[in-house]
Amino acid sequence: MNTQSTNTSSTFQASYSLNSPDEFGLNASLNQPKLPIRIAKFGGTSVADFDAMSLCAHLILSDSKTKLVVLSASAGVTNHLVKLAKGTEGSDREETLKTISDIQAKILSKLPESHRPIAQIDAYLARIEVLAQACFEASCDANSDNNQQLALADEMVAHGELLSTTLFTSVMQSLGAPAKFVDVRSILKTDSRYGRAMPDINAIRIAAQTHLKESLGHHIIITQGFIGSDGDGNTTTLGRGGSDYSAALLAEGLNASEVAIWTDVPGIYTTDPRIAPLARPIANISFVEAAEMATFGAKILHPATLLPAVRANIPVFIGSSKAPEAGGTYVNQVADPSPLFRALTLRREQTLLTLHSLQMLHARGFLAEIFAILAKHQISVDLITTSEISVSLTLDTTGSNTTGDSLITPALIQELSALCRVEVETDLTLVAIIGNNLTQTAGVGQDVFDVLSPYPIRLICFGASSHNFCVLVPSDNADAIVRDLHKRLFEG
Ligand SMILES: Nc1ncnc2c1ncn2[C@@H]1O[C@H](COP(=O)(O)OP(=O)(O)O)[C@@H](O)[C@H]1O
Ligand SMILES: N[C@@H](CC(=O)OP(=O)(O)O)C(=O)O
Repeated sequence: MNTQSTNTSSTFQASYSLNSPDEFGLNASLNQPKLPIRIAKFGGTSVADFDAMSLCAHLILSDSKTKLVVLSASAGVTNHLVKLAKGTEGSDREETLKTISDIQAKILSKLPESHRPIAQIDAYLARIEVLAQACFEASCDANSDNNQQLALADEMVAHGELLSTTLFTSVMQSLGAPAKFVDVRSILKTDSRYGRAMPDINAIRIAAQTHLKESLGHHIIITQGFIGSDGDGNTTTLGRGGSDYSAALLAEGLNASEVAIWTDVPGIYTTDPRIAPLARPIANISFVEAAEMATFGAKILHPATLLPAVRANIPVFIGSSKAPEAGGTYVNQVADPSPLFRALTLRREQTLLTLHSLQMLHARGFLAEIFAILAKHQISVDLITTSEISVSLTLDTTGSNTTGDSLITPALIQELSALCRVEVETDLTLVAIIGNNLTQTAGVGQDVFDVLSPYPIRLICFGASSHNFCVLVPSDNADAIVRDLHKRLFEG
């Protein structure tokens, strides 16, 4: 076997490199006129407290096109709920419950008395407490059904969004707006893969057209991101950061004309501005480039967000709810300009699996066996490099589950070990250079390798896509590498 490397996120990329999404028969509504509404999604920092919520409310009221609002949980609340879902007891549980309750109480106290949804908030808090006990008991029970535990966890974490949307509806109503709370679980239908559910696009379209469209004429609908429900009505979640994806799915279901993602930065930058202070905002970017950025770790967008947007050709705007006047980024099918180097991303906490086997030498079917095992464990491979007797691969974390459980389980290792020697390396970060025509342009390698020369590199992937060049590096070096690459490629 020759040494080779490739990047197996191609299925994902294929969805973005379409000339026409109709080729895939994915969107019957593509040729229908768009519904002239904007769907606005506000992330956790935008609804962190009363003042942040008020800014969002005024932003919505200043734009008559915004008719549907999708919210995340107030900043930090999902993390607290995930902690409870994993099973806590005693003072640890009490403190976490109190922290969640205090966040709600502070917002409630700033609402006019006549607009405080106290009974509903108390009911959610009481349910969180009951679920915390159930999650704890399930975590102690060696015979507990794993799927049942995940279902409990989803019901638990969904409360973050239920709380924030209840409070935000009141904030809007207190300003005289015709805001209406909608429980998205009746619309955002999914399969039953708790913690990383797959949306049922047709069911969502039918439910959105039947239950939402009519209301949009009279109300500003406030609903939850991140959560949905399966065929039995059980609560599901789309994986961490999934509210962006929810907004895009609802936009697709309604055939809306635009999605606006309001966050804490004025658009997509050339890299995370927290890492490289000289990162600069990008005014226009293509679906393909933005999808590559999201897939390879740019936290600003959930990796699947652009799938519905591409299928239905819905432009996505990204801006700051704290500084809307600062503008933002438009994501469209085509972007002008289309630079060689567009952005840098990081995806932390990567695990590298290296499989060694003499059987691989001149053999056929070894990788097929490995991939079959990975598929059985519902894992898709991300990056892969091979040599004569070994294969190294990273796992695709795109659909990582809500409670953040590792994809690499003892059962997986055991099955792989029956075929080969398995080495697991952690503390790695994937740095991706996102751009255009990277594989057709001379000199790309020199720019990148000049910068990388002082650092150890664990794996390189380049060639499968003309939009990315990926290197896996020790996590300790990752930020410095991104800063150095940014200086060389973007600050010249
Ligand atoms: N290329 C990038 N451009 C802008 N922000 C980025 C980028 N990569 C990572 N980020 C980070 O994403 C954060 C916003 O994402 P997130 O915290 O999920 O927002 P929200 O809570 O609004 O959903 C920013 O504060 C920024 O640090
Ligand atoms: N609240 C969920 C969903 C989400 O999308 O959040 P945010 O928009 O704040 O990234 C989470 O924390 O994962």
